[in-house]
Amino acid sequence: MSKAPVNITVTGAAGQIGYALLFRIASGQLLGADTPVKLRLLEIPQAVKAAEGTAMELDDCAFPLLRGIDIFDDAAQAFQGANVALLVGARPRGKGMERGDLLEANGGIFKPQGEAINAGAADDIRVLVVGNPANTNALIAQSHAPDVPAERFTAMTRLDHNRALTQLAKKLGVSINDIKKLTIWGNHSATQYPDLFNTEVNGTSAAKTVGDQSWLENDFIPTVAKRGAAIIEARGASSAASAANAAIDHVHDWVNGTPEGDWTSAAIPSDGSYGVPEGLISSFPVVSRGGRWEIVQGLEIDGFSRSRIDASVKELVEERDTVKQLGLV
Ligand SMILES: NC(=O)c1ccc[n+]([C@@H]2O[C@H](COP(=O)([O-])OP(=O)(O)OC[C@H]3O[C@@H](n4cnc5c(N)ncnc54)[C@H](O)[C@@H]3O)[C@@H](O)[C@H]2O)c1
Ligand SMILES: O=C(O)C[C@H](O)C(=O)O
Repeated sequence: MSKAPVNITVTGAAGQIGYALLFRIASGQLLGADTPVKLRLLEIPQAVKAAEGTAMELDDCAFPLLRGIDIFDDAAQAFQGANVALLVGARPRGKGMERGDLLEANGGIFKPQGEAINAGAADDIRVLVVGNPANTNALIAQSHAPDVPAERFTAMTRLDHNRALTQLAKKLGVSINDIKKLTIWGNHSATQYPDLFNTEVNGTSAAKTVGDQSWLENDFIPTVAKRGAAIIEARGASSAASAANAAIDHVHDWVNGTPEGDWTSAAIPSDGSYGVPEGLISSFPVVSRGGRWEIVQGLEIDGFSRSRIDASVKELVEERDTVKQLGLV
């Protein structure tokens, strides 16, 4: 018997990440080659026409798994029946905008979207926030969806994880497949901490194999943490295909599980593990089992890692306090 289609809502569908993401979802790369999908695209009214153009192209691919495309400029309708929600559309930082201004502007997007998810999404809704500042936008949406289990709201640090894998593979001249158990901690921002101390390369410690603390501190960590800015500098626009790829990886693993003997990184609501205040949406080492993210427990955190994790968590606390003051959570 053929499976029922899964409803996938994508916001910011006419944007550059949307353009890289939708074709991969429709081709079966998000949920698997045996799962039909229906796309529900949300855009602002001015961008609906562009979303319609993308929908025409999706039709023209004749994807066997794509069972429908609906386009909305109203969040309540777009999230109706959604099983998976990819919140990509966000207000970019404008000239002279402070962090608080950006958080406030995004509150105007993620508050109503959280309410719409609460009101109309399917019981098994899973939410991935990509739009920046992703962790705190996820917190805003979550706090307006009290009937949805808090753990269903996540933010994307998989792009940072993938970036770190490649930087390490290049340094050691190994393949991505040789690297296991890498972690991104904290915020999807320049304070994030890409941690190699528990990472294994062909079964031995990555940090020991590298054997160069200066490279770790002065090259690897800043290269990964500032990669988004470097892409903007080089491309004149922020990362799009790699961000879409990471969103596919995140949801695919959440639904289908992570491989045995490895973990990945995702920003999920803290349960207080590793001293991260409960409720903050912070990146952790995670595995997915039975369709749920679980934080990998019992990792040794040395003094260097502790101070880096604390710095990123401090920034998340400040962002949370700002949106609290603005009445957004
Ligand atoms: N977490 C990550 O790793 C990561 C990586 C790359 C980019 N990003 C972020 O993803 C976001 C999208 O990036 P992009 O390059 O696609 O931007 P973009 O400007 O090309 O597209 C954004 C789209 O969102 C739409 N939009 C704005 N407000 C909306 C709303 N209320 N509802 C629905 N749609 C709305 C816009 O009309 C636009 O089409 C940005 O915030 C960017 O900073 C995050
Ligand atoms: O859009 C940005 O600011 C950068 C983006 O979050 C990225 O990591 O590529």
